[in-house]
Amino acid sequence: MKINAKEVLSISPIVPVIAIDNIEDALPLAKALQDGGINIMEITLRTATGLKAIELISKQMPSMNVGAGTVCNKKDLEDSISHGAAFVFSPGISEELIQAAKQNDIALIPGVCTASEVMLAQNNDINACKLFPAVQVGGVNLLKAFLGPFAKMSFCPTGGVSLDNMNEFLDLKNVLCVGGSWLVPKKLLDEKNFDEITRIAKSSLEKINKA
Ligand SMILES: O=C(O)C(=O)C[C@H](O)[C@H](O)COP(=O)(O)O
Repeated sequence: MKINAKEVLSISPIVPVIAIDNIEDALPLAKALQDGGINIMEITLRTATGLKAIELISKQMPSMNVGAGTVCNKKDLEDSISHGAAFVFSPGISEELIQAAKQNDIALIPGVCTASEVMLAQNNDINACKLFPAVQVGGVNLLKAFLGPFAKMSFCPTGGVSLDNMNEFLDLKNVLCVGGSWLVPKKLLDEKNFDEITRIAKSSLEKINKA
């Protein structure tokens, strides 16, 4: 494995979760994020353009770390790899995905929200998970509770995370980064307002507590 789950979550304190509709937006978006200091993209397979965008950015901008999101089964995972994804995020966890990630030797960051799911990840040598949907399943208090039994597990809370609450998560010992869609609002993509996306990325990074 070139990069493991924990290393993926250590690339950037903020991971933009992206749904992209137009392939011509892929490279300008990657550049806008990079100009704003963000060098990781989770491009979801929710749109038909997702895989093509992963392929284009991974080929044309090797300095950007591009992975797939909303990877729900073996086919999604293998399609992501064949289109150049360096890692895959899932909203959930399953034996099918775990085995597919092992067979294909790629970092899987599964989504978990219960102790049993964290155990399934941990017992399969997965060292970092997404907490999804973070705020809805208990947020900061749930992650504090996981610190007891699962002290070594790291998390990327995603779902309901915003500029207003990201520092509460980032201050936790078991949180390496947060994920969210706020960095790339659909409206700005539709308007092709890439300067504003750069500004949001910069100002989000500046708001992180440095304590
Ligand atoms: O599709 C996936 O793989 C997901 O994990 C879901 C996304 O991460 C969340 O939908 C983002 O949540 P918001 O930042 O609250 O919009």
